[in-house]
Formats: sequence, structure tokens, C-alpha cells
Amino acid sequence: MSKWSDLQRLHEVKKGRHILDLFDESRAGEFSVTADGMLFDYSKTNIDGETRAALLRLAEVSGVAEKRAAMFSGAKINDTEGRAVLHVALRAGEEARIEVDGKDVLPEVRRIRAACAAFARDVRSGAFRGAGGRITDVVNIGIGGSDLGPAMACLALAPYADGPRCHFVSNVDGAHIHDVLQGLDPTTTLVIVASKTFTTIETMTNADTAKRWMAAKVANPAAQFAAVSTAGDRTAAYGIDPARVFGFEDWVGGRYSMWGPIGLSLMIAIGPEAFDQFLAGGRAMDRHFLTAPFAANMPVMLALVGVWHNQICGHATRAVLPYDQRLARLPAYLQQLEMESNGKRVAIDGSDLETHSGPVVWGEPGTNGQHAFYQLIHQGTRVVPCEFLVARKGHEPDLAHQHLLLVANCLAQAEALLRGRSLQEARAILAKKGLTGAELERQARHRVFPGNRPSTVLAYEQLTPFTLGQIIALYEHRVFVEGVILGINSFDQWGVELGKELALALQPVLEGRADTGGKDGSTAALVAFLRG
Ligand SMILES: O=P(O)(O)OC[C@H]1O[C@](O)(CO)[C@@H](O)[C@@H]1O
Repeated sequence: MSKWSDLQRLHEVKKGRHILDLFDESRAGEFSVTADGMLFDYSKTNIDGETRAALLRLAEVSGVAEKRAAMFSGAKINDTEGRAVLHVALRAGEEARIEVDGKDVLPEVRRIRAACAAFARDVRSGAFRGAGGRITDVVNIGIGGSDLGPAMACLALAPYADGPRCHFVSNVDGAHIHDVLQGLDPTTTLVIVASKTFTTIETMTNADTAKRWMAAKVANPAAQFAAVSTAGDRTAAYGIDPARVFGFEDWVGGRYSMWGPIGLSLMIAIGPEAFDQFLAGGRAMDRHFLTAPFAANMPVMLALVGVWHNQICGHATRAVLPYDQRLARLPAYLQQLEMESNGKRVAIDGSDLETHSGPVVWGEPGTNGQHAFYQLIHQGTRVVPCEFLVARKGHEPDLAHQHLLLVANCLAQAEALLRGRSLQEARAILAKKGLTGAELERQARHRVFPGNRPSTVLAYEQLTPFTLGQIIALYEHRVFVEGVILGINSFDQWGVELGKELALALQPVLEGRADTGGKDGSTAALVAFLRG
């Protein structure tokens, strides 16, 4: 019997019932979890007490507690790369001590955080200046984990941004950097080259372009460059003054790195004090994750709901639907966090996974999505578990009535997914409008909502730096728990390598310096077309 059998059996037995029938006066309270002011409600799923107990057993037999202790202790759990996994060290408190290879890593973390804060203060106060004076704009050049986190967070925390404007360039498509630099003054712009490896082709190509753009107006463009990287030798070779190079260790994975120097652009935008609040939110979630019993543990329960929907019920995707416009980039951020971490087909020991890998993650903010793809979510043939996020209040007190409408829409969508609309109800609506006979029947069928579709709601007071820290750490730990249950290494990303290698080999072919020998017919034909 595998560790999945119990849950598979429960799914078979219970899949025909309606979630609505599970509700009594206590379900909403019993099937939700709180953590430092945040509420995660998973009562609108087909999980009952028996299923939850089986899910909790799955977490236990999978060794979640042991792996969690190993991660926080600095053990090298990323064993295909021989690295510890210590993004939690980047937000650890003053009292913490975490050793890697017998050395406490926190003094260095604190030193670099203080250096980033000092630089951010200088940029914000005007003590650090460009050739044309005070820095007005910051351009962060990076991709993947060196872009998505700070870009997502700068938008999320816009109400707290009182520093220079921050812009983000990631794509190697020249259109991206062209459009961002257009309208900026090179003499008052600071460029941050953010790359863990400092070899990523997109980032280095864009950095060269930015340097040329700046050189047209600034005698020494390198003086307006800073770098964030683990590769001090390469940043030095690139000509960036070590005083403006902020390093971090290889035990911080790219998609987990926004808590450290990769968050420099965010720190410049909102200031080191607000950035500290962001760290404090992450730290609060770490404490909760480490101490709450599994049944009351938000990351564990979020993960178990995810495993239930994906691995057990077979729903291949999940939609992240923030009813919070400033979380517009959260789905993109989570796509990397979840899919680069858990999109793997072999277990740590190299054997095939016993189940599917992690799900496809996608989404858009509400209410926009309602007018785009919710049609499929409500009436399509596939079930898409939906994860709603919503704040009790916005940042615009004079627009509180709009916030109310936003919240009403969020709750209404979750309710509609749960409740649906039966054929009888649809018939009654149409009969009132005067339809009869075959036409009533035909029209009614189009207006049926099957309902019984699962969703969860993550509700919080307001999208502050602290709350954002909680949310991001929550999802990080969710990915971790799901990875442990699947038996995979969530911290490597070998699946991105092949495409990179082939792109490098195709470059000379497209330039006409090499031929298409050895390429498949489709690639050769496309090269011929695109080369012109
Ligand atoms: O920070 P770097 O080294 O430029 O890497 C950027 C991104 O590229 C990846 O390695 C994937 O291609 C991500 O894991 C990483 O976040």
C-alpha cells in the first residue's frame, strides 16, 4: 500500500457529493486557519474531517517535520547542487544562529543587509548622486528570481514608495529595455544589475545596452551601476566598484532571494524601515510554520489543499486570483516559485515520481479575470481550484465604496463556484421572462452552473509590507511542504538548462555563421524564414 492509497480511496468514495452539503454552523471555523491576523479559509473544498486527517498523516509520513527542521538548521537539502537552503536566514531575527559547514552565516547576512540599507538611504537622501544630480530613477536589470520578486513587491507596496521610481527590465527582447529607458535621464538613473550568477545572457546583454545608453551622456557610467550577485569576481571584471556590489551566498535560490540584496530596488523604493517590516512579516510566518501544529499550520494546510486538488483529485492547474490590483504580478511570481520548484518528474533518489508533479499555476487580479476567463472556471468541463486573496481594507479611504464592491465580487465568485445554479433554477428564471417549451429548455441548459467547484480564500487586513512578507513566506513554505510530500528537490532547476544551451548554439546559425546541419526540419525551416 502506498502512502497515497488512503486518500485515493477517500476521493473515490466522496467525489460525488456536494461541498455545500458539508456545511453546518461550525465548518467555516473548523476548516480555516489563522496566523498573525491572516485567515486562510478552505471550507469551500471537498475536504472533511476524515480527509483532513488522511492529509495530515500524509504530511507526517512524508517527513515534513524532519525536512523542515533540516532546512532551518542549514543542512544541505538541495542535494543535486550540494547546497543548503537558507532564504529563511535572510529574514532571521537578531537572536538567530544558523550554521553552514560549521560557520554561523548570520553575521554576514546582517553585514550585507546593513550595507544595502546604507546604500538605499544614500540613494534616497541624495547623498549618492548621478552625473546630473540626485537619483530620480532606478532600473533593475535581472530575470526570473532576480526580477519577479522585487518587481511584484514594488507594485504591491506602491503606497509605501517614497523613493526614486523603480523600473524593471528582464526580457532579452530589446523592446523591453528600449521602452523602459525611453524617457529616463541617464545622468540621474541608477542601474542595478541583479544576477545571482552574473552570467545570465538576458541580464548581461541588457546591462551592456544600459551601459552604452548611459555612456552617451555620462563620462563614467560604471559609477552609476550597482550589482547584486553571488559572483564577486565577475562583478569586479564588469567594472563595478566593490563598494556597490552586494553579495549573497549560494544557499539562496534565485526564486527565494527577494529577502536579501535582490530586494535592493524595493528597499530603495520603500526605504529600509519598511523593508524591515517586510522581513518581519516573513519572519512571523516562519515562526508560525515552525511552531503551529500541522492542522493549524497555514503553510501546511495550504500545501495539503494543493496536494488534495492536484495529486488526488487530478486538477492539473490552480488559479491564483488576487482581489488586490497591486498583487497583479503575484501570479507571475508564483509561477516561478511553484513551477520552477515543483515542476519535476523524478524524486530525490532519481526514481520516477509516484504521482504528478506540481500544478500549472496561473491567474490575474479580480475583478479583471471575471470579464476574461471566469467563464471557463464556472462552466468549462475542467475543474480549476481557485485561490482568492483579498484585504479587509484598501489604501484609498476616499474610495472605500470601491473596495467594498471588490470584496463583494471576490466573495460572490467563491460562492458561485460553490453553489452553482441548477437546471430548475435556470428554468424558473427564464419562465419568469416568458420563455416556454423547447426554447426554455434549450436556453436553460446554457445558464446552468454545475457548482461544487473548490476554492479557498486568503484574507488579510491590508496589503502592508508586513502582510506581503507573510504572504510570500506562506507560499514559499507551501511549495516546500508540497515538494517534501512529492519527494522532490524543490530547490534546483535543471529543466531550464537545455533550452539555454540550444539558444546559444542557434545564435551563430541565425547570424549566418553556422548552418542548420543536425537541426530538425521544423527548426531549419523556421531559421530560414526568420533569417530572411
Ligand atoms: O540571477 P540569475 O543567475 O541571473 O538567474 C536568473 C534566473 O534564471 C534561472 O536560473 C532560470 O533560468 C532562475 O532560477 C533564476 O532566478
